[in-house]
Amino acid sequence: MTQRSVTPPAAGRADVIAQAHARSREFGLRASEAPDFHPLERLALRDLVECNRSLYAHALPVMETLHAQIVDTQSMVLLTDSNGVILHSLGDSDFVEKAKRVALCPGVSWAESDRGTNAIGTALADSQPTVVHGGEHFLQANRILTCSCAPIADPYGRTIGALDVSGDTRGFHKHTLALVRMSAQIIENHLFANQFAEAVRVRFHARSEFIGTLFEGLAAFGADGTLLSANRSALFQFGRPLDALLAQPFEALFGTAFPAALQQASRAPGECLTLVLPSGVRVVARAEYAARPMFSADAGSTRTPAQSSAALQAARARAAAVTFATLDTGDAQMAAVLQRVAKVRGRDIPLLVLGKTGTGKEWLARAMHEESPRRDAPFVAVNCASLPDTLIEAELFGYEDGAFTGAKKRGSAGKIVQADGGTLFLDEIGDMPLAQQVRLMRVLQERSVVPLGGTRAIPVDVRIVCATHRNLRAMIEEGTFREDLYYRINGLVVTLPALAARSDLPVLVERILARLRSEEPDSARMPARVSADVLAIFMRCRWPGNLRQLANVLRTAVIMAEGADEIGVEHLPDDFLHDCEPEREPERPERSEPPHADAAQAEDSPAMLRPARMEEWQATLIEQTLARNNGNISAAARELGLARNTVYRYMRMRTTH
Ligand SMILES: Nc1ncnc2c1ncn2[C@@H]1O[C@H](COP(=O)(O)OP(=O)(O)OP(=O)(O)O)[C@@H](O)[C@H]1O
Repeated sequence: MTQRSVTPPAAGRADVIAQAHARSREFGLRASEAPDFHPLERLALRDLVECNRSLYAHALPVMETLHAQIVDTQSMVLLTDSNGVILHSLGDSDFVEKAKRVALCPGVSWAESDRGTNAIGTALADSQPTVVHGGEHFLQANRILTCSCAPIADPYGRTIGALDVSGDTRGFHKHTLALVRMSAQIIENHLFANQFAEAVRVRFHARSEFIGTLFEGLAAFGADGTLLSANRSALFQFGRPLDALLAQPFEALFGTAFPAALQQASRAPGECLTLVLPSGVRVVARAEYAARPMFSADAGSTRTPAQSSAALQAARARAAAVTFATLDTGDAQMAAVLQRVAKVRGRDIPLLVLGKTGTGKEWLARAMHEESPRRDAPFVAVNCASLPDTLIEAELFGYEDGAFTGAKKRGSAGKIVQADGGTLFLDEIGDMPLAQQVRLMRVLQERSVVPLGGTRAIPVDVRIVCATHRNLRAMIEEGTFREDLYYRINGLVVTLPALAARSDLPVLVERILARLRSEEPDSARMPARVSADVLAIFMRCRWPGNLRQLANVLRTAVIMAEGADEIGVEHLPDDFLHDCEPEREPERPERSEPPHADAAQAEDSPAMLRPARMEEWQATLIEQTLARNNGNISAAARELGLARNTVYRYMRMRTTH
């Protein structure tokens, strides 16, 4: 960046700002109003971050890079959720102090309804990148700012957040908005690649030099060759909105049969194909496959040439299978859940798994499938929350030829039919729209599916496992969940414990590390354990993201610690460490007792602890013993003559006080 100007270009912006001001007045705001300094409480903010975990995780590295480009310009980078609440900020410390004076900090809403015209609120209201400079802000207090913001869309084009650079008006730079837009595009492309990691992804552009850049079009196809989604550039190149393109066959979009394009791509991996868009424009394209096909029912059609060694693939497959034994890691509540689920193992009793996000609901469903006579048939998972309403119906029930505009060729079987003979896992069933609930109810009653646009019923035999973190009973009261469906799906209801309420954290850490190492080609260089300090931090963490968060923290840490004997505190992500600060420790549910609590534990229960110094001394002794035993809880407990749970409890007492 070399050029600076005093104010942003006005062309085309006057209307945007005028309309935003009109909306601000309609919200009843007054320009002289003082900024509201009521951010979300820390725990509520943490939960909000957890709700937006995918956006947050993909945005963080991009924010760092963006910040590096604007460092020392009296500005900061902000990430918000779709409502304009700031999730994360990075900035020059002196400007951060100034920003706090106008409440530009995490946990604060910058929606137009709260703050009037401002780049975040206005970009989200208009769904387009926006600059709001100095006096254009509705609230006088904010007129010290110049802000450039771009909304961020999920892989289905829905706005899920915004990226913003805000700074002192005097530091306005005309290229900032372009930087912000490009950064938002990078985040969107990461989200897209992640969402469709198992699909066939086609990168394309009319000019070959744009392949692999931010400007490339990205389109994802299912195993049946129909379009799952496309990024902004792809839609621009197709010249049509996503709604009009969804479920269109590959051939209608690129003028070549899907299998032929795949074959050509697999014969010469990495080489570009030439395809023709419906407009007649020729594009160069590169097709990418996942090692594992997206739909097990169509495995043959998308299987790729082996990319890694057979041994590594076998190890991966071994590591990937989830069974009851995988899940039984010594927690009494979990053991009780597994015992109940095992009782209905061979029977087609619907299972409803309740539990907070990331507690392992899908893994339980997979284990249930693996342990059932249906194990050789497909396990098909559908996340009802991650699909737009319009797509859920087609995804689940399938559609006949021509059910969608332009879908002339083949229809699609739908996930229910794909799961025939096996297990259908409906995750986040509480998010299923009412209309689809009625259809699902009919399928369960009649054991057959009528695809969209069809008349013929296809018989299906599926075991249903549903999961939700919502309170379905409350939803029934509100009229947002059908009572008859509730009684259909809740044959056996089990609730998975939150990670903070489990007593087997150290064993889980060992198992997750073993699994992660088995997925690495150079596993010998990956540490197989965590240090005692790390375990102590883990014991005091509240884990709002539960097992998923633990697995993610370890996944990053194991890479950071490559070549080291163990994972140390320095290998843990900063954000995670920040979240585990002791002063942020909330009241937490007690960890459960082990099945056979012994006398030593009863004596050592927190309620009966002796005075603080004694407690301090015991905790230190335990920590030293742990360090001597390289963090091995069992060995430390043996050496001290204590039950393992007593060691965990002392560690927790130590780290929370
Ligand atoms: N028993 C387990 N041992 C180790 N890791 C686990 C276990 N269960 C789950 N995980 C980890 O947590 C992640 C999330 O698990 P899963 O998808 O089953 O949770 P979920 O409750 O279905 O989540 P959501 O509510 O968000 O759909 C898994 O991908 C895995 O990495």
